[in-house]
Amino acid sequence: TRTSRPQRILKAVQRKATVGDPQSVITAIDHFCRHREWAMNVGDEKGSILDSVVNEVSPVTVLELGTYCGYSTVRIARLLPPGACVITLEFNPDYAAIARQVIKWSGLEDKVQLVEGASGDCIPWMKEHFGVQAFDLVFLDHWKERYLPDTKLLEECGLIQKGTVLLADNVICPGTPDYLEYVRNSPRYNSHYYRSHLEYTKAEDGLEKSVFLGY
Ligand SMILES: O=C(NC/C=C/[C@H]1O[C@@H](n2cnc3c(NCCO)ncnc32)[C@H](O)[C@@H]1O)c1cc(-c2ccc(F)cc2)cc(O)c1O
Ligand SMILES: [Mg+2]
Repeated sequence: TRTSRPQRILKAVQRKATVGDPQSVITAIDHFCRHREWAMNVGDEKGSILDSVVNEVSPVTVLELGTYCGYSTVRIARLLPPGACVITLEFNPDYAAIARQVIKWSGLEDKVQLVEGASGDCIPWMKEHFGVQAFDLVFLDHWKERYLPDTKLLEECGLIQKGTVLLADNVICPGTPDYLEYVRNSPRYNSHYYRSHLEYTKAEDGLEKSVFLGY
C-alpha cells in the first residue's frame, strides 16, 4: 500500500479531531482502529486503566518506552499538570515523525519530550541529558522482550527509586513472561494485575502495575 498504517492513523486524526483537543485525538484514533484498521495502541479499555494510574500517581516525570503513533503519550500528557512532562522514546524515525504530528495536533507538545533513539542507548543518558532524578511513572509498551532488560537498566541507572510505579502493557498478549516473573517474585516490587482486553478485541490482555519498594 502507498501509505503506512501510522500515516493513515495520522490522516484520521487530521480529518476527525480538533486541533488542541486531546480527547478528540484519542477518540479519532480509537474509532479508526476499531472500525477501519486494528493498530497496537493501548486503546480505550486499557487506556482508561492507564488514566486511573496516572491520576493516582500524579507524576511529575513520566517515561514512556515505545511511542508508536503517540496515542498513549497523548493519554498520559493530557492528565499532567503544568510543569510535569512525559519523556517518550521511539527508535523508528517514521513512527517518531507521525507521533510528533499527533502530539502537536493534540496541543500537548509542551508536556512531551519525544526522544528518537533506542531505550538501551537513551536510558543511561537520562540523568545527565534531561536532568531527571528518578521517574515517578514508567509506561512500558515497546518490544516485549525488552521490558525486563530495560527495567534492570533503569534500576542500575538509579532512575527507579522508592515509590516509582512501573505500568506494563501486554503482559498477557503478546505476553512478557520473564518481566512478569521478575516483578511478581522480587521482594522489591509490589505488583498488581489489571485484567482487561487486547485493544479493540475480546481477547484477554492486561496491565501490570509494580511499585518499587526501595532497596
Ligand atoms: O509488539 C507490540 N508492541 C511493540 C511496540 C513497539 C513500538 O516501540 C518502538 N520500540 C520498540 N523497541 C524500542 C526500543 N528499545 C528496544 C529495542 O532496542 N527503544 C525505543 N523504541 C522502541 C517501535 O518502533 C514501535 O513504535 C504490541 C503488539 C500487540 C499485538 C497483540 C496481538 C497481536 F496478534 C498482534 C500484536 C499489542 C500491543 O499492545 C503491542 O504493544
Ligand atoms: Mg501495547
